[in-house]
Amino acid sequence: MQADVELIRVTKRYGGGAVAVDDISLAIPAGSYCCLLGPSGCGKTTTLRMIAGHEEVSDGDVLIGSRNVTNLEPAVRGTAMMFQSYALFPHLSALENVAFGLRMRGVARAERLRRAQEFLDLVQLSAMAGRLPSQLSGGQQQRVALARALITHPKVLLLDEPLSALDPFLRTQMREELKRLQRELGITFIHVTHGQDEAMALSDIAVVMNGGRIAQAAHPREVFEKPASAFVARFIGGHNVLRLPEGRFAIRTDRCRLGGDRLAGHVTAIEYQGAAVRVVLAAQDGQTAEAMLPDALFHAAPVSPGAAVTLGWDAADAHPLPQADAA
Ligand SMILES: Nc1ncnc2c1ncn2[C@@H]1O[C@H](COP(=O)(O)OP(=O)(O)OP(=O)(O)O)[C@@H](O)[C@H]1O
Repeated sequence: MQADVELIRVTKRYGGGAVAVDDISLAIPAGSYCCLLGPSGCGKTTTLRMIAGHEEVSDGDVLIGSRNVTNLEPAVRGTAMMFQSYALFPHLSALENVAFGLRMRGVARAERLRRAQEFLDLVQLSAMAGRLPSQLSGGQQQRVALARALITHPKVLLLDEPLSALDPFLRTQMREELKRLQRELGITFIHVTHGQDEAMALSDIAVVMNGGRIAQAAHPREVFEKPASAFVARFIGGHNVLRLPEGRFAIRTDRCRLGGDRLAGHVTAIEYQGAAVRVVLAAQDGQTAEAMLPDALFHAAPVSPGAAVTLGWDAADAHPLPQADAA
């Protein structure tokens, strides 16, 4: 598939020589949902801002729709950006806030408002058109911000931690909404997040960053099933990273069971999680591991902290890792 957004050996050095993004290359296919994730300071926001044109590229090229936009102004790149703080105008109604993007482009008032109404419909907020931002909930304000970003018909929508200010329930709801919109509109979304769950749920391509570099870029299922490094396995969660006589491996915690002969130790913690029970184990060789057991299985033969146990898994579930992480 044709790449919609392409980064070619992009580097960002801030004043003082600090390298925030270090020679990254990435091709995001047209019409896909891409999540950039990684620990704080790994360069996600800087990458997004370079795509938007809000940050200058130190080295390398940014292509959008096969056009080199590296030195173009943000307004002519065909992107729109939605920020974490929705940045709505407090004195304008929801409808006028959405219409604002068109006012900047010289569209006449009646036409602006008609089209703004269409985009409020799209984000299911028609009933709130006349309200001021202060009269809307966080989730509703966010829908207004989303409609305002989409009304300019961007080819690429850039979202900087759009869900982080919402409570967990609203976050899941908005996550579904974002995915629905992306599918319906068929445009490329690039979404910066701290949340592994969010990236798993949303992305066609999950880009895991670490220290200004890309540690892995792939479909989230591939990232989960075949983490490229110990860093990725640990960051994405749900894996034990273990040194065994045969090398270093990532083993999914839900594929581990009590019993077996692969690792011996004692239980240090038990955590009830509803459908599953998390059993944490300190191995005799000093490593820590855990097993995520289905609740029925655990309760059929429960163990307590302090109990001597062994951990087992099928050989096919041990995913080999490089001995040392490149990123
Ligand atoms: N204007 C700036 N001047 C100097 N250094 C900066 C500037 N902006 C960011 N940095 C540094 O660049 C690195 C990457 O920052 P960036 O904001 O891209 O990370 P991030 O992954 O988005 O982090 P977070 O998840 O905390 O938002 C960090 O080390 C940061 O301190």
